[in-house]
Amino acid sequence: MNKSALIAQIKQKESFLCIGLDVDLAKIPTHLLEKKDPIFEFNKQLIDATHNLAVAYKPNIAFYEAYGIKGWKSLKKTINYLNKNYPEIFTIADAKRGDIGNTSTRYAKAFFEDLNFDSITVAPYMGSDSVEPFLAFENKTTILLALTSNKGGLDFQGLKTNTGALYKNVLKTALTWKNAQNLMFVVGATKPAYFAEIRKIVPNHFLLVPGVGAQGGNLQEVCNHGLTKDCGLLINSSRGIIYAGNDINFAKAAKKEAFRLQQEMKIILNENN
Ligand SMILES: O=C(O)c1cc(=O)[nH]c(=O)n1[C@@H]1O[C@H](COP(=O)(O)O)[C@@H](O)[C@H]1O
Repeated sequence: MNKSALIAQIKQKESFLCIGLDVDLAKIPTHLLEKKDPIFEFNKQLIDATHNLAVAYKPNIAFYEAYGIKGWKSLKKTINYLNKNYPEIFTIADAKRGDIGNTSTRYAKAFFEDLNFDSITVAPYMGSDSVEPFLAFENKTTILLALTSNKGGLDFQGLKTNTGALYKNVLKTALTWKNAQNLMFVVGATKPAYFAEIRKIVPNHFLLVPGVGAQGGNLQEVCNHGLTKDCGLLINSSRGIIYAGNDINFAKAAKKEAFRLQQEMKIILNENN
């Protein structure tokens, strides 16, 4: 999916919500455990209930890998279900990959070709030749970690260098890489004070912003300095939405929480116009 299709979807749905599908069998409603594929059943009901309110879904791959082959099958069924039934949705494989070029190409093939995700999260630590193999894929997006939401995110990302904090160097350097137009960046919602500075470096790129909901990030604070004329933000909430309810009506509870966020987003988008 290209950027203009994503922007059109944001306008149409008046939403820039991304729902994280971080499925933990210990947390899903117990009645689903009797199903043949509880993870897929959980995702399918969530997606059917919320697809009008969200523009993106982000399965975090760790939650599937943790269940071995069964988990990978549930992941494949989930992405196939999204692509077949809701092709307008932007899909993110939250895999945080990145390795020597030869290996990165195989990661890119796995997530862009075999699984057919629109995008993947990638770590910048190994530099240009570890990220450019992802960027080489046409119509696919590489979402580079810049300033992450966790407390330890600043351990390295905040290190001061002669040319500014390390995360700023990541942003500036990534813009010089081949096919940099295919980049988005991860910036945590828990660090709203950094958005103004970040927008000086990347005024137009989309930012994937996790950390609203369970991690306590605030939507309005992120938007104050994060929004661009095209919106430029995808705000992710995982646990805050998918575990909003824990019984037979879990999908309704998830929809209610997604709706609450979408309504806030609608007001923000209208004010931004
Ligand atoms: O790349 C990510 O999505 C990510 C980056 C980051 O800085 N912080 C962060 O929480 N995430 C992911 O975003 C999701 C947040 O989940 P919740 O805290 O449950 O909303 C998890 O899948 C995290 O792995």
